[in-house]
Amino acid sequence: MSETAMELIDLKKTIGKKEIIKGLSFKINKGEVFGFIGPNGAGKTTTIRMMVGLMQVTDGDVQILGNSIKNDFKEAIKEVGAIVENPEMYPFMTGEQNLKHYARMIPGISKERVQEVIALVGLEKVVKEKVGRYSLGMRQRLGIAQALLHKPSVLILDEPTNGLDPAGIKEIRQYIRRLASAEGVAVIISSHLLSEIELMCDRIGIIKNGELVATQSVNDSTDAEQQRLSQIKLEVTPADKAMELLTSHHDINAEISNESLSFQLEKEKIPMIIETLVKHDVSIYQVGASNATLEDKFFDLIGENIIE
Ligand SMILES: Nc1ncnc2c1ncn2[C@@H]1O[C@H](COP(=O)(O)OP(=O)(O)OP(=O)(O)O)[C@@H](O)[C@H]1O
Repeated sequence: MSETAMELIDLKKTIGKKEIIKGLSFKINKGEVFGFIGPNGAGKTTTIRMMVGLMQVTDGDVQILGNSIKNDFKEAIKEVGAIVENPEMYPFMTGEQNLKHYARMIPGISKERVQEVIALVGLEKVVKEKVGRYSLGMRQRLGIAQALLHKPSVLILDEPTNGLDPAGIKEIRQYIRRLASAEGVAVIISSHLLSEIELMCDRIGIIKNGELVATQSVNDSTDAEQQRLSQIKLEVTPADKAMELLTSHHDINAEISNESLSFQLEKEKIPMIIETLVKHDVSIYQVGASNATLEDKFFDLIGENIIE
């Protein structure tokens, strides 16, 4: 059974006269990794700043375990752990010393919890080394460990893969999945790079111009259905006649560009299509089929390339 960790209810933000966030509503469950994706300037950081109480909500609400960030700020915010800007760490202290130093500032954190979070992000081997010698990936993991010290229900990471090399991204990916299941926290990760975070998310929400365009489970049944479909490309003459035949005989809505038709279809049905076209004297020059990826679908949804 899923339990809601965080809920955005018609969340809005206006700065000056500009409406930057235009009414976002969605829920994130405990133990879920949720990717918050959108092109630069879409409003991810603004939304996250409201989620973590760094910016006032103009209208609507953010609820964390049912507590409103507007009305029960203290209760709500104690369930949030976040890395929004680069975490402050002392480079001349070891990772462990940094965590202990931070833990002393929060009431009720046990020594055991410090060791627990170190293990959660897999830093046992380097935790006695000075942070100044850490890679960016290790520093990010130490930041995550720090954000988890007080056992929050929601962990929010704003662009955690920024500046990381592929190995660093892989490191973060592995630990995020693990801690969502081990700690049962809801993890929210923002990024403008779908390809980098797709593999670690259960679900993805796409934001554009301050509005939620879609939410999509990464591996749900509709997705499996989608994966059976191939993107078919046909080079034919005359293309308009071919298009009519596809619609009338096979109920396919194709897109036409020059002499080329594209549409989605199960691969097994290609011979049937070709038979119809040949029977009606359409010349076929080329047939191509490729699987539509999650990326393709997102390009369709947001109408532009969000991958750099
Ligand atoms: N303080 C502000 N005053 C006016 N406009 C702002 C302010 N902060 C953000 N904006 C505008 O709000 C929009 C959303 O910005 P935001 O930083 O939330 O986007 P983002 O999705 O996080 O983008 P990025 O991926 O580039 O960080 C942008 O058009 C930005 O110019």
